[in-house]
Amino acid sequence: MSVECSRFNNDYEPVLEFIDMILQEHADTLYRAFETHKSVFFDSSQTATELHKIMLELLDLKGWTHVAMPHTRLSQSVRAVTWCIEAHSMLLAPWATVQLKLFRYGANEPNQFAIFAIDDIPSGRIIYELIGQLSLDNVDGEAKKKSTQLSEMKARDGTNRVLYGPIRMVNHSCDANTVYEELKPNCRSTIIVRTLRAIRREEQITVGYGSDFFDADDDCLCSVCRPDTQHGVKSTNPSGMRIVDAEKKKGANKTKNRRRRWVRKHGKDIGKGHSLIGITKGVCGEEEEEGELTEHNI
Ligand SMILES: C[S@@+](CC[C@H](N)C(=O)[O-])C[C@H]1O[C@@H](n2cnc3c(N)ncnc32)[C@H](O)[C@@H]1O
Repeated sequence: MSVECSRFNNDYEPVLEFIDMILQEHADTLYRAFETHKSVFFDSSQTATELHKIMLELLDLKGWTHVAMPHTRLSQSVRAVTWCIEAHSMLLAPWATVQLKLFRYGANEPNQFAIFAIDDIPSGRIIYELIGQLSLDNVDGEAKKKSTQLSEMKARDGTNRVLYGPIRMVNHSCDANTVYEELKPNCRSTIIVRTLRAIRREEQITVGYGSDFFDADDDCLCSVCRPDTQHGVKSTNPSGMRIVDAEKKKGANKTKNRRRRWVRKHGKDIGKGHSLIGITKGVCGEEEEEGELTEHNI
């Protein structure tokens, strides 16, 4: 299997609560940091080490390393917090249409992360907030030693690359509602997802990892393979709305209100994702073999 995921099997909830609290207190600061650094996210010429350094700088910028430390008494890994904040820093822009949530497929399944729509999203739309970036170098060197929150993807040349960004939080479905896409044609470094059909608010965002990702030891729990498990609201069944539980829903409302307040204050046209595509630059552009993007062959 070519994707190695950071899994924090225990204690997700306090981590998320903590992050939510931080986000509420520091939404403006974080958004300003995002604005300052966003060109970096869209520059596809970074190495894994450089990307990691930038992520750490983002954290330092807000002094979050210190804020996160006392939290370790709740047995939370600072690394887990770090990774969540990294992901949230992309997802929290006021125009974000998706959000990271705590999720579990069923009572006997472990907690994990998933991405849910917080607004209706039309078909054919790029979800910029779910940006992902592959490093130029492969993952077996220094960068891997330095960071344990790396996800890996196989590049076309067969080497493992580091994948950063919220795209790494999107779960698989055999009936996926989005597809991986290169932000810039023929450039495999910056990857986003595009909606394959209209997505309803509170529906889980899913993507196809490729047919050989799951095997006998690692079952696919998507709505096609396991209709008995939960997956978020179904696009075809409005009354079947289901996130994780009532508490999570309350949290979602809080975030929505925060977003509304922000938009009221700063104006709803600020930070529209579409302008970001112009920032993409880097060493891409060589013609690459055509083919479907999956977790295996990006
Ligand atoms: C790229 S990560 C997605 C984010 C992940 N949910 C997390 O919390 O880190 C891929 C991992 O998520 C889980 N996953 C994603 N889609 C799944 C599915 N359809 N069925 C079961 N597990 C899934 C698997 O553990 C897989 O190795």
